[in-house]
Amino acid sequence: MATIYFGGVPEEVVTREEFPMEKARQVLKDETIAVIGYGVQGPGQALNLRDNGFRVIVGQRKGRTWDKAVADGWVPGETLFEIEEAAQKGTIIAFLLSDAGQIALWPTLKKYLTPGKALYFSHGFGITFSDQTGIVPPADVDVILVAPKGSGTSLRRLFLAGQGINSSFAVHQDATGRARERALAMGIGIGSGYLFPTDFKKEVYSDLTGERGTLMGAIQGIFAAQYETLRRNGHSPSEAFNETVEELTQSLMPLVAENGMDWMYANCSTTAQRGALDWWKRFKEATQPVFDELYRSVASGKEAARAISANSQPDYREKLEAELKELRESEMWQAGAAVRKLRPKG
Ligand SMILES: NC(=O)c1ccc[n+]([C@@H]2O[C@H](COP(=O)([O-])OP(=O)(O)OC[C@H]3O[C@@H](n4cnc5c(N)ncnc54)[C@H](O)[C@@H]3O)[C@@H](O)[C@H]2O)c1
Ligand SMILES: CC(C)(O)[C@@H](O)C(=O)O
Ligand SMILES: [Mg+2]
Ligand SMILES: [Mg+2]
Repeated sequence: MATIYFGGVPEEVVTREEFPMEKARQVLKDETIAVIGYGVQGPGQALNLRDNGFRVIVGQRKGRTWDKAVADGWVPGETLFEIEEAAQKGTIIAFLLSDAGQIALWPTLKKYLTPGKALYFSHGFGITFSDQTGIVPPADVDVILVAPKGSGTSLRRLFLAGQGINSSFAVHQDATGRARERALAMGIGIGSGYLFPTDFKKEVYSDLTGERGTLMGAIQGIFAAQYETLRRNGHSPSEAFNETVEELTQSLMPLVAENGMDWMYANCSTTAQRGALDWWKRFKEATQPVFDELYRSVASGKEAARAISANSQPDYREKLEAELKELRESEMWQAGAAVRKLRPKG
């Protein structure tokens, strides 16, 4: 572990230098990693592991996603199997079904968790909310987690670009004495940047807060509110969209990613600086109670209950599609589609 200071606070993290790919391969040299589920994280992790030289098989039910796995080069009967067969063959079982799917499949999967195997998650959901999910692994298997802090799509794209996504890691149960090194080897194998320690509960609490908050929920809410204010005051869709979304994603956020918010501020006009420095605290005050309420809702298990009940319904995909359609067809995101087409191509 390397001690790195984050904003003055020391943390023990694991870097690629400390735990190189060669070491990860050595730790997992006798293992077969069965990636169960080929949705978003499944392909990203399975393909990165395969390309990094690990023994990987995919378990997926037949259908559209099975065909996607075949198109990605997984070979039926050799590296692609029905879920139960893959679970039986795997020594590390990467449980990468949707969180609701994990509940449905658990009674089947647990039969294949024989002593010494590792059950691997990319989310603390199933274990932390075990009173709602029923997921309680047997005592003689390792239970480990590596949670990439980004989409499976980005995990793969950044891997192909020679970069990586940071991930958290955790051990819930160490039956073999090897749980930690298995988790770290998986983390390096899937192409993580640096790995920071967490536990299953902290992982799921922070993850659910983040995606409901600044990563997805809050950002869309703030975009929609500003867009509406501009439109109500007579601004065109083009002006409202550029001033709300396009400039942020195309111009300013890349500067924040590169060198931080202060540097982005420093590279705008003094007029913008004055206004932003005055107003950010107002927005913080206005939203702090909402974030606190969100965290309480996560910690009480209410968000998990809602996700489980909504996503376990047989028609959840149709309902989801209707809600996504509403977003897609809103004037703001229709304006966005037009703006994206006009982006200069170089
Ligand atoms: N999506 C991401 O980028 C992301 C990022 C970090 C962590 N995670 C975590 O990784 C895990 C996998 O998430 P995901 O978004 O890749 O999942 P997903 O929603 O894409 O589903 C994965 C697979 O599960 C299958 N599935 C769903 N229900 C099933 C059932 N009842 N029986 C059999 N198969 C079923 C689907 O066909 C799909 O192939 C989750 O724990 C999630 O929280 C996801
Ligand atoms: C990619 C996210 C939002 O970080 C992940 O947590 C998810 O659930 O898909
Ligand atoms: Mg999440
Ligand atoms: Mg996340």
